[in-house]
Amino acid sequence: MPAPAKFTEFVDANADKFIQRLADAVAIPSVSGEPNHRQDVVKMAQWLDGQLKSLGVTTKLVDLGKHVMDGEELQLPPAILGRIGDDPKKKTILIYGHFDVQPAYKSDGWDTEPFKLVVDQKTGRLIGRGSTDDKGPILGWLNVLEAHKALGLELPVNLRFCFEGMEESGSEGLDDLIRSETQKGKEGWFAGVDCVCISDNYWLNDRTPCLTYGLRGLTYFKVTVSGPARDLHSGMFGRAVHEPMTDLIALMSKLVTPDGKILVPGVDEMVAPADEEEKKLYSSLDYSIADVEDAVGGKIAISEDKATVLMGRMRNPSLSLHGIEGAFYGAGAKTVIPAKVSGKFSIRLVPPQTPEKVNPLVHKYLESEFAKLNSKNKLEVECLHDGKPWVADFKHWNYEAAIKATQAVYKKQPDLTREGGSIPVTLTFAESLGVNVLLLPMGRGDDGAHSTNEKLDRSNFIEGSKLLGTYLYEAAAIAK
Ligand SMILES: C[C@H](N)C(=O)N[C@@H](Cc1c[nH]cn1)C(=O)O
Ligand SMILES: [Zn+2]
Ligand SMILES: [Zn+2]
Repeated sequence: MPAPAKFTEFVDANADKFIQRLADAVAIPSVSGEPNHRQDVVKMAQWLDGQLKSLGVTTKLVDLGKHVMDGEELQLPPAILGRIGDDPKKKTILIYGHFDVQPAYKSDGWDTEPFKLVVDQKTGRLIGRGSTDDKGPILGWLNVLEAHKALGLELPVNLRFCFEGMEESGSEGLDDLIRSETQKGKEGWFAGVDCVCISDNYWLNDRTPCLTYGLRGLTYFKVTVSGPARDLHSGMFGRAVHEPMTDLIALMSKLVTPDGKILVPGVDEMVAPADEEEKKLYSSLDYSIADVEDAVGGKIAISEDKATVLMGRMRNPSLSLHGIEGAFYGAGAKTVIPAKVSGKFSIRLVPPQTPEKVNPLVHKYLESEFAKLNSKNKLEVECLHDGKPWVADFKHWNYEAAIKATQAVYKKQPDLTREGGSIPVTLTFAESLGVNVLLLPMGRGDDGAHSTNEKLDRSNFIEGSKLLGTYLYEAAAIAK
């Protein structure tokens, strides 16, 4: 059942209004990973709640309790649960999204203010933090609701919503909420859900839409080396004491090779290598080495072989070094020996890896490598957050509906991909609700999620809103 023409016409006619709503959302700096922005995440929850209510959605804000971040106890932002439609003859689809964003500073290298949406008239880019990850896609669902309300059109399915404000910081509290709602059975918020749809990832390139049936898991570590009671003068104490930064760099250099091999014993080995048949799956995707190099802005692909690059991103684990807290990083040439430094790194996990299996290997390895340094400094290893990988059955009607919707809107066959990023709650939905989960991305591979100058193309926002609406019609029309 295709979406009615008046729905898609409404989306086109209201594009500028929808972009203004995206600008309003981007203007709230809802950074979950920075304690000083916690109130902004709450403000964003309230703003989104107001929008949903005005579009006819019944909502409840759920208190997720408290957590500790950087040694500070903080109130978690509320999750938003929403519902519209209760027709037993219709399917019920649960929509998930997150309204928090990654940190962003103009000084990181942004060309414009990160929390002011800039509409580049020449390129059609909507530039601002959260435009593609994940405020644009969340607003895509609001656009669908608004079109139906304004046109007096009945939604083809019942909808349930679950929006959170902590996805970029480990989705704290959300698993417990989903489990407790599921345990309530028929009284629970997710009762009767037939499938889940998440729009929170990206096409492989800038031209071919995709549907995504897998996500990598993640385990994030903080390794702290400390020794002196205070920062030291390197002229007075260099070569006289064990230096925390020297120890930390030695440890960090033993985690991964420049070509991506993970050096923590047992981690890479957990994953069986791909056979020729599996490699062909990757070779057949619409992707080239130029796509990855264009997306990152440098000729730095890890291999000239497309399948190797794609498998590195989708079906193999990876270890990335993210930063060092406590190190001198300013301009000038300060001759300091930092007293305490913390290295941050994470490992993206794929089946059959889980944090439970991988984390003990990381702890054991770092401790044994630190012992080899014969340093008198102190080592502390913490896992800050983790989540399991997820893979779905893409032969399900949920995917069939999304394929039909993509063909209708983009006149193209979508690629079937696995995503290199992580959305920890996906597996919880799949397991707790026992239903199929689909990832239906809105943005392109070069959007720069988590990076400087994050953008969503205007056409992806507008056609993507049509795609989300059309998917609901196609899902309604398919027999379960
Ligand atoms: C794919 C999704 N849009 C995303 O960006 N997820 C984050 C989740 C995360 C976990 N720790 C910090 N962020 C990601 O994959 O990095
Ligand atoms: Zn993200
Ligand atoms: Zn996201």
